Amino acid sequence: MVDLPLTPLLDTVNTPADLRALAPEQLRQLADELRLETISAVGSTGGHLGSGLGVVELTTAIHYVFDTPRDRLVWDVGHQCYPHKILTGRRDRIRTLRQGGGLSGFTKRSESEYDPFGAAHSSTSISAALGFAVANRLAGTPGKGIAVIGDGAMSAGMAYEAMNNAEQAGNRLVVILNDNDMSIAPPVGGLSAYLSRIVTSREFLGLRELMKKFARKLPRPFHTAARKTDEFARGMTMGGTLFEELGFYYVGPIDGHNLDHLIPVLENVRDAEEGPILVHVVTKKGKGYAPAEAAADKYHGVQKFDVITGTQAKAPPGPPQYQNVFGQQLVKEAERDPTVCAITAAMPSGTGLDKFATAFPERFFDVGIAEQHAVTFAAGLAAQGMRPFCAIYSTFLQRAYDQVVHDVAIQNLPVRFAIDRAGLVGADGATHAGSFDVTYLATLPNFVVMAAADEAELVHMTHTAALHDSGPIAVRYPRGNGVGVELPATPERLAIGKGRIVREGKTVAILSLGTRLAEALKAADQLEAKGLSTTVADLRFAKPLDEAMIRRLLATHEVAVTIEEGAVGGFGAHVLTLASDAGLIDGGLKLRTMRLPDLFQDQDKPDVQYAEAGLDAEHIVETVLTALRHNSSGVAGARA
Ligand SMILES: Cc1ncc(C[n+]2csc(CCOP(=O)(O)OP(=O)(O)O)c2C)c(N)n1
Ligand SMILES: CC(=O)[C@@H](O)[C@H](O)COP(=O)(O)O
Ligand SMILES: [Mg+2]
Repeated sequence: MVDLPLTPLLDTVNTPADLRALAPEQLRQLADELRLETISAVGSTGGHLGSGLGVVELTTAIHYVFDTPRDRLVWDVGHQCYPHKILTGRRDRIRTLRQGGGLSGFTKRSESEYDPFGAAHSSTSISAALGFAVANRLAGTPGKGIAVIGDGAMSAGMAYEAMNNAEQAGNRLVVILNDNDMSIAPPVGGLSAYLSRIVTSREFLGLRELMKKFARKLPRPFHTAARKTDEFARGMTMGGTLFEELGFYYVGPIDGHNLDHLIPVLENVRDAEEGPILVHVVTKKGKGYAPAEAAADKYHGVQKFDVITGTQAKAPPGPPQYQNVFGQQLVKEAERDPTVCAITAAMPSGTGLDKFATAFPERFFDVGIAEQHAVTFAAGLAAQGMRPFCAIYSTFLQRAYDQVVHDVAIQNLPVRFAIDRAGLVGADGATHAGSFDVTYLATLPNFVVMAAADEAELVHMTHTAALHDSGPIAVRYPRGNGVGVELPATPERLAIGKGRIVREGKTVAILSLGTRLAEALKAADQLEAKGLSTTVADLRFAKPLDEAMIRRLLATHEVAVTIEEGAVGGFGAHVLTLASDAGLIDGGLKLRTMRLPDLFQDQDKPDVQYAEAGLDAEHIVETVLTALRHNSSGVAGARA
């Protein structure tokens, strides 16, 4: 462990009240120490670094000027909240970040009164801050709603819905736009260009100020002309017009690392009669840490690293990541078929589409953090004869559910959904778990829903999806690395709705969907050792089900268990419905479904999470044995 410089001031600050006891001229040192502590902590835990380094001064200034927690501070996405957590009584736990039983990597209400609103999905902060502001107004109690939202998060429609509604808050709402000209990847779209114009036109703004000062010296009759000139100049500089048209007072752009600018501006904002106010702050993602500043991704998400060199811990060589298996296969599909195109919502590398972007830039679309738009954009592409792959993490696809139903499923448009991070995701915790996509997709008419059991299956399913033109189709797969099977040289077009028997037995049937297959095979070994002959089937499709296979397995085995990396209402529910409709459980079959528990699981290692969820080999064996002991009177029998 490297000894970092002492932090004499930070050691005296446990809460913002301690911070506010400091003199303004001490804040520079405090911020420097806070930056060092953030680097040191994330070096030992891994996590999100670049965005937090970019808001060290802003975090310091906000807690110094505003009366938190009475003023409700809402971070957007929340991945930049580590300095905030250090200043709000959690420095002692900051090295438990994103670990089982430790601090969440995002803001979380149950963690602290300084986290009035949980985050992790982007672009929610203005709506939430507005809620706090209006509630205070209605109650006649003091306290502002303060939203800190990044330029990336500002590319989502929800931010505009909130700003469109903000006038009612008056000066109780403050929006701080943290503009570091980065999302996870470089930002995209018209908004990013607009913000850049504002920031680069700062010189023009300087000229504008000069003109205003000069105009004030003119005799009154000239003031109208001067105002008109200023309006013209403002139009030229676009100095926040967009936000002003939405009813905000626009302040900025200001240097988000200069406390001498931040403190007085935020004090004026705090004391302003007018509102709502949007403060446009310009920062640098990764600020103050050379390896982060130099990195293309500004160390957005990092493994543990050596704080001296910035060298990240390398994962041991192993099977390829699912995201890359998908990305590489999609490139092959696009080489074969010029109508194949790809859409991401601001996550080109996480979805593996960065490879596609390089190979086919004209058929690659990064739409920004705009999942709803991504889905309906894909529907439009499909309606016009393209074969779009919409690659969105399971949890983020939740944001576009109505578009999936209304624009894709009802119209039966052949949009392909590549659903990464399906199932439990580990360190990102409950907000990022991909628990619900089978439940929310397999219930939709027209949809085909596949789950890859390993990386070879993902190749086949990507190919199958590329060729599937008769309606919407989705393939889900987990975060991380494959299981180590060989990738097929030639992808197979799977028969829709057909599963595969992986291991033949007689007494117990395990019907697996997705990557629980590995645990199902381990459980089969343990059951065979107990004299229980076990069939293991990979159903491949949650919709349509392989009815013939399911009917056969349920009719010929004593115990049948379904298992999936999803919540109730998914694959197991559909098998239960089939069994019930077909009278397959009338004859004494013992049928059990194994799925995620009815709760939001906090962060931990994925294997620990799945054991907690009861979805590992040990729990499969236990479920089978308990079912066998269970006799028709509902009392657990003596059978071992
Ligand atoms: C709805 C949603 N989609 C995608 C993401 C993934 N994501 C996390 S942070 C981020 C970029 C945010 O950019 P910005 O708001 O500018 O913050 P910065 O990292 O630059 O500080 C994205 C796309 C998310 N958290 N929520
Ligand atoms: C903050 C955020 O939402 C993303 O950075 C997310 O944490 C990425 O997840 P992966 O690490 O699984 O790509
Ligand atoms: Mg940004």
